[in-house]
Amino acid sequence: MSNPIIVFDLDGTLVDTAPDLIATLNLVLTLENIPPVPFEKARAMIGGGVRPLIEEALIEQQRHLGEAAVDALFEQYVRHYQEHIADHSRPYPGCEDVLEVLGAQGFTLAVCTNKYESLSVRLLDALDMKAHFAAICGQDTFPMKKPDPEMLIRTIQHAGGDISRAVMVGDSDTDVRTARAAGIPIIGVDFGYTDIPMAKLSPDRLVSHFEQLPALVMELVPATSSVN
Ligand SMILES: O=C(O)COP(=O)(O)O
Ligand SMILES: [Mg+2]
Repeated sequence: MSNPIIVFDLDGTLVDTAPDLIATLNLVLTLENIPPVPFEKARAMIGGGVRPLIEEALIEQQRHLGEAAVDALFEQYVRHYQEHIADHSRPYPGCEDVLEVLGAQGFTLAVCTNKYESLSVRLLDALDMKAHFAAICGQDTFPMKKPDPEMLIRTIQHAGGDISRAVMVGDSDTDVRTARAAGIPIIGVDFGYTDIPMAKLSPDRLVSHFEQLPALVMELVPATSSVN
């Protein structure tokens, strides 16, 4: 039987990436003479990947750009962001220690994010976190992205896990919907990026700090199966 698996969202769950994501957003907007989006507003727009972030920012600033202009912003965004991906982004407190503990307890760990796969790998590599994960899957890894449950199911398969012994950890409505649709329990973190408070999204368990995670994971997906 395969090891139980924990699938993590990335932005707002494992790593506090908002400072670099928003600095890049506001840099590319400013280059187009569009006013920057206030930090707190932009923070709640994170979760769908780069393009939705740019599109939401343009709506917020009431700018209607054609597709080619949005494409150009997108390209500028990715070019700058990949060079500044870990300037200020850091794992949440306790995250690295807990990943170590969970790995030692026999859990397979994976990442299922709406960030692009190459940016996700680059970020986790820059923060020296890549080795924890059996799979790092982004919005372009498969033909579908979250909240399509198939993305989560394929991430689990890719990591060699089993969906009947899996739990997801995420920060947003998208993560809760994805896990529910896949029939997988969801642990919500309350420190990430969401305009709806995580407690209101009724996850199976709610955590405010990584150190609470191992005990709650064990309630949902025990490390060793009692079934022979
Ligand atoms: O980068 C984003 O906007 C989304 O990333 P997440 O799925 O890891 O939250
Ligand atoms: Mg997230």
